[in-house]
Amino acid sequence: MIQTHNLSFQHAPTLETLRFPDLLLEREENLLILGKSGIGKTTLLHLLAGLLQPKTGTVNLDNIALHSLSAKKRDRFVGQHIGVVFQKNYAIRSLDVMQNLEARLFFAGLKSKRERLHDLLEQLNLAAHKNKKIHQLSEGQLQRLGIALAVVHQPQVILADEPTSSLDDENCEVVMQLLLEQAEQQNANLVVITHDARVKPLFQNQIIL
Ligand SMILES: Nc1ncnc2c1ncn2[C@@H]1O[C@H](COP(=O)(O)OP(=O)(O)OP(=O)(O)O)[C@@H](O)[C@H]1O
Repeated sequence: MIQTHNLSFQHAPTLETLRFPDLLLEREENLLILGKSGIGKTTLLHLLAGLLQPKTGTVNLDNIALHSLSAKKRDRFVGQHIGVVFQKNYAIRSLDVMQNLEARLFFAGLKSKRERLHDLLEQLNLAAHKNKKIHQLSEGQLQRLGIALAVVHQPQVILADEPTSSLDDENCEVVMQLLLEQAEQQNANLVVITHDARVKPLFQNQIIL
């Protein structure tokens, strides 16, 4: 369950304060967050992911107040319970696909299970590429690796920042189906931020910032 209350954020003292509506997502509920460019969608996603400290307000994940944890505890908690599909790919370039997944689990303090990693790579159509380094992957494969890295630790919450903005219609559908499937299989909340109108019909729950 994710719940926010009275969230606001200021990027710098001279800049305006961004204020966000309260959110409540029960377990397994998904949410699409829409809004025009610059309104604060990525900022909200980073607040939900515990990557930014709010000016006011709270983010609760299963009744744990994210920002009341010490930085160290929050990093560990976020690393284990939240998965983020970032706009840019943050895979480690010196490692191959499989090693990137193993590293993601290692940094979260979790054990890797070979079988689970193989299943995930199969589902995301990456199994044949598991020993490739990052620079050897196509754009679509990189994008699917971004999803694999966001879900490999079976998080309670999957957050995706504009996952389809640069994709054609066919790949837009593939990526969204993968995200929805992974969220469903893991009983996770999926929160997607976008200004991509093609994604709208896939979500019952939507808010416009
Ligand atoms: N690091 C930063 N420093 C100062 N201002 C920032 C910073 N990051 C974002 N902003 C400003 O905060 C506001 C919200 O930005 P944000 O990236 O959250 O919007 P967005 O809705 O995700 O936009 P887009 O759809 O264009 O990605 C914008 O006015 C932006 O210029």
